[in-house]
Amino acid sequence: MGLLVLVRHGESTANLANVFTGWLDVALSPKGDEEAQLVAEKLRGYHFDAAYSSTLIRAERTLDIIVARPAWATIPVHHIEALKERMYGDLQGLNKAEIALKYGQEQVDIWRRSYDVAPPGGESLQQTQARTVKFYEAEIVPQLRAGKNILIVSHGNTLRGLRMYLEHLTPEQVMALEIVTGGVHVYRFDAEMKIVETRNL
Ligand SMILES: O=C(O)[C@@H](CO)OP(=O)(O)O
Repeated sequence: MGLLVLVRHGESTANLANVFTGWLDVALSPKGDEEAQLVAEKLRGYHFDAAYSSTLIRAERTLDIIVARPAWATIPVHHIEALKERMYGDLQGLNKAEIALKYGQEQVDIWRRSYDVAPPGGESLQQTQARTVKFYEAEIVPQLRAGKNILIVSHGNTLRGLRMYLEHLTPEQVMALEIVTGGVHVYRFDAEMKIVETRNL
């Protein structure tokens, strides 16, 4: 039945600089370009019926690199606002280590990894998850039910929220869920949308 492949974009220039990114529209770093190429290699042999990314450059570029492979040249590609990274509010553009020195590591960990505490002026993971899951249920689930294979390139926190939803993780479990840049996670569903296989590539 339907296959869902979730990919985090390759390393961005802000990831490299250890800066809170959120909706800042930064490019991939050279390593991020390489990670996207590696994702394309890992997915060799997979068939996709549609591909999605957020509207942020780092996700669009990662998807562009993947679908540049001749095997995927004709896949319909969609760029979706709801797949944008968590809005990081006042923290966007600030250095994560400097903010930890100023507010303490414990507070920064809560802003970065808790489920329901929003960073100042930004979205909590719960809010990010709500918009991501709404899109997923409306646009992706019907295709998976129809047996289609779907590729989604998105971001660390949108994917943490989506994976929490798909895997029924608790808020405590999602605190510990880290997704690396260029990380690839595959789900296979049965006709009732039960997960029958998951794997990291
Ligand atoms: O800065 C961000 O937008 C995200 C992803 O890079 O960071 P964090 O891991 O702190 O949620």
